[in-house]
Amino acid sequence: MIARVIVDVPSRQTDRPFDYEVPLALEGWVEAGSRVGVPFGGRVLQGFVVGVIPSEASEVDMSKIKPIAELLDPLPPLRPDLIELASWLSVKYCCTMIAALQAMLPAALKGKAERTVRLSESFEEQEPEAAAAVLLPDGLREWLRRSGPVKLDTLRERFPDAGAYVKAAIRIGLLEEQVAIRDKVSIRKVQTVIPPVDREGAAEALAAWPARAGKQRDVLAFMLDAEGPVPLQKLLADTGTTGSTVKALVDKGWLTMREVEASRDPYAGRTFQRTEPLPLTEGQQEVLKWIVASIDAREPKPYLLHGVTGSGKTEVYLQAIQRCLDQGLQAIVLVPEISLTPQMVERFKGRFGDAVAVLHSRLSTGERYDEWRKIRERRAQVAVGARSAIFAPFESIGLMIIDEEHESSYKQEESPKYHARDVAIMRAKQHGATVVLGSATPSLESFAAATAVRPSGNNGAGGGAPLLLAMPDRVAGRPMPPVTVVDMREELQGGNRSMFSRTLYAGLADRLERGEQSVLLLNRRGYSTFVMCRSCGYTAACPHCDISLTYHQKTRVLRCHYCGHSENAPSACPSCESEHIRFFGTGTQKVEEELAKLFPGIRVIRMDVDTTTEKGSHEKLLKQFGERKADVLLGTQMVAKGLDFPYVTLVGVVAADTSLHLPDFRSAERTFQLLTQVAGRAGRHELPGEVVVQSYAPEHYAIQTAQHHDYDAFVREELAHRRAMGYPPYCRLILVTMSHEQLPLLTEVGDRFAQRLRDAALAAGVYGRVDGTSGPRALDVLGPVASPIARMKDRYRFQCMIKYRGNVDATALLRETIRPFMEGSEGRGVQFGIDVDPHMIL
Ligand SMILES: Nc1ncnc2c1ncn2[C@@H]1O[C@H](COP(=O)(O)OP(=O)(O)OP(=O)(O)O)[C@@H](O)[C@H]1O
Ligand SMILES: [Zn+2]
Ligand SMILES: [Zn+2]
Repeated sequence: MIARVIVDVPSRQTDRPFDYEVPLALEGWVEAGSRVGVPFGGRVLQGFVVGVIPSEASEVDMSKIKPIAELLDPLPPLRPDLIELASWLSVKYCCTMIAALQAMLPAALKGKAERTVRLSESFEEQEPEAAAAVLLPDGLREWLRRSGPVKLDTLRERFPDAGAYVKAAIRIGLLEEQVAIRDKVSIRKVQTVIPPVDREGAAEALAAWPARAGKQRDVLAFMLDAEGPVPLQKLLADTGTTGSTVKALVDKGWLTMREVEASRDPYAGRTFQRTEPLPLTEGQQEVLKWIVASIDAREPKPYLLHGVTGSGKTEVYLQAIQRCLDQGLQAIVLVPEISLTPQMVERFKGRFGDAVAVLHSRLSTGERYDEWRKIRERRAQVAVGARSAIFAPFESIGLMIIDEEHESSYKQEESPKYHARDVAIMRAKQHGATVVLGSATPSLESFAAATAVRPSGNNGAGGGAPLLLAMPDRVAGRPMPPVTVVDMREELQGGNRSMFSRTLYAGLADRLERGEQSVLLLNRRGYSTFVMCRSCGYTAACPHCDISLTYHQKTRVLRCHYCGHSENAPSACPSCESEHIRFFGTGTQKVEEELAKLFPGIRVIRMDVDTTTEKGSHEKLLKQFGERKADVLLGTQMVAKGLDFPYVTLVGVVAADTSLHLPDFRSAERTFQLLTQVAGRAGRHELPGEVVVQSYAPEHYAIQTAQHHDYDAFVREELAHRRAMGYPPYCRLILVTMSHEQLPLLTEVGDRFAQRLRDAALAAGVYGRVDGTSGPRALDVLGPVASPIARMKDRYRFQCMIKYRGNVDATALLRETIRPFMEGSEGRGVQFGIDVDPHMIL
């Protein structure tokens, strides 16, 4: 038997399967999807088996074929459908197969960790043979019982024929796979307090407790009621005491403390209030009807659900998922990383309990792997997660939901530069699944596709335009909040130099008085924390990259975001020696200071990159706000998404248009989306809400249409612009970046590459200008020009933009043309990067 293996070498030259012999001892174990160690160029490298063929079928001379050296996991981590999906990814996004495969797997499966196998508890309870429906090898049970956890290799050597049984048994939980992951977070220890051993004695002592040690009495009473060990943190929080009180009781011998290993399940110990399906509004019913019919039909079908903020999209998702589970199918829900808060998780865990696996990047490697295994071992039927959860290894997916589908975080910015929406549509075809793209502000690409404005031809994964479903009203007839736009130029003329307009000031004062809450958004796109000299205009820039350094107030350090270069902040201007060098700290900090000045005693929670770096801090801040421990939630983009707090009645946008004038064709779209999303946080429950937007360009259509909650008007205007300029969705883009230390060489290679590409397009009969009015089929190559960040890490950067429309196979054309540059000698050391459907134009 021959295994075809993709070897873990991140190079184009080796981007193809290599043939290896499957040794006899591994025959029952290795299959398509297995991860193996293979000899390659004198070393043993990791690789993935993408296919198994009979020895005769190999085109390689048998004498040259080497055997697989080792098997790395008992169960193949990849499923056949995922291998197929990886091929599709590598073609569509011009990436290597190994990059595509690795994008689908949790980090724990990338390194080499020792795997052991042992009996699980349920092994003894069930009839292990009947349950696995595979013959239980003689003696295996006794041997495992005796030896405890055994290494995979030892198991294989002792029971070479047990492959089929072991795999089936792990899948259904009779056997357990364990992995030693070097993962700091996974061995977190917590202090717990053990209740008094002599309960009666403690109770007596309590009755006679001296009155002045009241706190100690409270703690002891609490511990007497406890059924088992209580985490110290919880004890302190619940009794409102400090560690020294508990310590005093420990010293007196009533309590003991012990360090225990904290569970890796980040949601363990948290009880989620079970929720029942809500009776749906008419709008929700109508939408659900379509989705359910589609799930039942098991035809791959995408829907675009355009539901205004607060229209109850989540309840529709929940009931659609229920349908899926009733049919024995699984569901994937994607949520933008940043809104994957406990509030969001709670909604899914509350309805489906342990059937939910949660995947996001704030989990440690070990935690993520545990959640992933829940899916693979069929212990979870619903995966809720950020972008990469779209690769959840389910067997039969019935439904994939992408909430806030317009979010740019669904596009991965490193290779493979995939978009989760396109992956979902492709997976839907494999599984006969329904896709629901939900948003209050759908991306122009999705909206245009759904309304058949599709002059760009093949969309996304190739055809299958989504059907448009709409929920134009909020639940329970609640009104959309009125939006006031304040012209900040007039404020300045009127003598108001503060960053708050009189309207916003009055609104905040009003909320403080009534004990209601406000959300303040500072649009930070295009805003940065930099250093500038007020005398000579000097700005601190990175010596290796053409970009300003970012100022970090906490450490008083200037840092480059691209290469990591850092230096101490200067006290005088390095250029003119003036003292008037100013540090423009994060905008949010300034707003916070101003709030404290204007409203003494105001309680502000600030949420930005500085306050949310620590794991779990984002959640903690939101929880505090939800418990009304603050009057104002102040933050960047983070506060705009998915929050649902009943006492928020005012939303203020401090500076609406910082993102409006960026040299990016999506800047109006992003501004409109941000304003609409943040406005949607107000008045979602009984209390009516209000929104104040401060702007220096109040006449701009993105702001005007956001003011009137008028998505359709925005889209009409924006599409007209895109058509006139020849931008997506009227065409499609591929960005090719090139970099090298030497500018002349880069220029030469860049020009040659662009010319080759033009020639190829010409030969294919598609070369031509692409704008809103050009013909149905054309491809144009713009550039090369210097990238907006013209130098990074001491390398000069150029870029070419490929624009095309109609059914032009642009990626094929590009792949062919770029091959001698990336793999052969033509590139002369220039690094090439390809971004299909780029989101970051800057
Ligand atoms: N059928 C219903 N009956 C009563 N309340 C409902 C119903 N459906 C949803 N709700 C409530 O309405 C509120 C808004 O719903 P939800 O958060 O799902 O809106 P959304 O459409 O996701 O909005 P956004 O895009 O702003 O996140 C929630 O508090 C939810 O519990
Ligand atoms: Zn730098
Ligand atoms: Zn100066």
